[in-house]
Amino acid sequence: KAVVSDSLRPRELQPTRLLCPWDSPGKNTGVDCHFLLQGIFPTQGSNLGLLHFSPRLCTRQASGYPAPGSGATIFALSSGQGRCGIAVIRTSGPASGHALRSLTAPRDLPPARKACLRLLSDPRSGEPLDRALVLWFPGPQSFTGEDCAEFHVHGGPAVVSGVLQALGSVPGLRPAEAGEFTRRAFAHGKLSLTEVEGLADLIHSETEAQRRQALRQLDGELGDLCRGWAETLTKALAHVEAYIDFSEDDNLEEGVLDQADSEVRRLEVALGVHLRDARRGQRLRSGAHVVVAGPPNAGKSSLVNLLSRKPVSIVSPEPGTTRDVLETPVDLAGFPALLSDTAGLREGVGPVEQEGVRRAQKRLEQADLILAVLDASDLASPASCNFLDTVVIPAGAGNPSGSHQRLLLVLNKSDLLPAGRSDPHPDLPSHLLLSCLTGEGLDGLLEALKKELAALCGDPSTGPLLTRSRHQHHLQGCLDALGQYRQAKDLALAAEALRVARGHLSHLTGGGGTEEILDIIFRDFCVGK
Ligand SMILES: Nc1nc2c(ncn2[C@@H]2O[C@H](COP(=O)(O)OP(=O)(O)OP(=O)(O)O)[C@@H](O)[C@H]2O)c(=O)[nH]1
Ligand SMILES: [K+]
Ligand SMILES: [Mg+2]
Repeated sequence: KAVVSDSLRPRELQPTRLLCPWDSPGKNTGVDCHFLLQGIFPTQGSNLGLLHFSPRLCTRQASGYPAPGSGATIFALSSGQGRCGIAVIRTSGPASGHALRSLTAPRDLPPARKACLRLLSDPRSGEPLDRALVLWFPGPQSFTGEDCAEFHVHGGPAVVSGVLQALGSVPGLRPAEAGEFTRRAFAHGKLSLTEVEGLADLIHSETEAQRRQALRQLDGELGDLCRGWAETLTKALAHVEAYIDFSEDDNLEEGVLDQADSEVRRLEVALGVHLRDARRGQRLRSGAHVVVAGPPNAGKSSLVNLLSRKPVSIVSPEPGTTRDVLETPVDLAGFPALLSDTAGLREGVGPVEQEGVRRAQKRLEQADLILAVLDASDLASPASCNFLDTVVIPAGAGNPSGSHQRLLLVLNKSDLLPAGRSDPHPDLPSHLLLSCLTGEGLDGLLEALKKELAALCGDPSTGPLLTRSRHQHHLQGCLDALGQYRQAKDLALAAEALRVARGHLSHLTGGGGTEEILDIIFRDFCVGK
């Protein structure tokens, strides 16, 4: 409950100074409040004033984590290293305007956010450096929230180093640390934590699906989802706290607690759905584990080389060629995957190959997707039959719902089959025909892989995914706390459980202060009206 100084009149709209909620009114301590005061509702027979202020009305709330060394003005080359057409150098901090003026003297600052062509010269010697596009972004409307400048220079290494050295000579400027621009954007509330992660992923994304997911996360979808959940919790908490504080006044609407209960239950269901999905976003970020397995000489290594478009593994007519597990990251039909080639599975071999078989089996257990390869012209061999019985049929090929591991059965060397027969193996579990030699059937295999990987990784265009184990950890923590809420013996414990739950969500959104509770109390119902 915040206390307002006497000088304020009810419903006056103005930025103001608030007394700290945790201090007694008599003490002259206070905080300068940058929020717009929306209204004061005097309670009957008491001089306690209650406020409604909304930080969201002004700007986004700062994250509350100040960036280290935030007083300095930083500069860095923001485009890639090396020779290129255009290189972008930017600065952030209070001396940005001064730096821009120093390098473009005698001209004035360009108009905000408009590209202007300027001659850049070294402020110490006056020596011309380059003719460049410059941009001026006065804070807070900039990427970092601070004053920023951008120099789009010609991308030769000598130009870039000349401009960087010139900037370094301007008083108050220093080279930026890795990630410092983003760190400042986060500190100034320009990006939430999940958006920062999305930005990092976008910069590192290598496949189309990864790029789509990162862009959606940068757009704040995951953060928005969590913020929606956090708001539900804040509301429930506000209801429970209001009940604790004001229930004797008989001024509260009926059913306040029931409403909180049903909101919590709905939230538990939503969290459960997303947690069941949790591995998918992580797979999309770091790649699904696709393991190629089968009996010796089926053509596993040939397939790995075909899919990765490079000679990763040794191919030879000798059975038992591959011994170690060979891993290679690949882009499979737009999805990232870690493709593993393994030793052919068979019994009764020497100790080295036996170790290879052991490693292959271990890797099979960790697979998200098994690419099971058999020689279509050699299905009756003991090794083929054994592989079908021990790996393919238990994994439930053609019946993926029965197993957590997915499996695609590929019959390789179709070129060796007599021509003209439609499906030579109708009694086998559902399968694809392929020839690594001729490439026939590869398109069909890629199509099938795309479907399997979409199921494994989730489709980033249908909804936000949890991309890191950190997200999963906090959602689980939130869900656990909600379980404690339901079992809580009294209201104080119930409120505490909600606070813990909300704390977990705030790790994903970056917000969640006590102001929000006040905000919701008065938006939803007016206590003591
Ligand atoms: N005719 C034909 N031969 C193939 C095909 N794919 C692979 N081969 C041949 O089959 C032999 C075995 O191929 P690999 O790729 O080494 O087989 P593997 O399953 O990795 O064998 P191991 O590592 O020893 O278990 C090689 O001689 C390949 O050239 C195919 O589609 N058609
Ligand atoms: K071989
Ligand atoms: Mg091999």
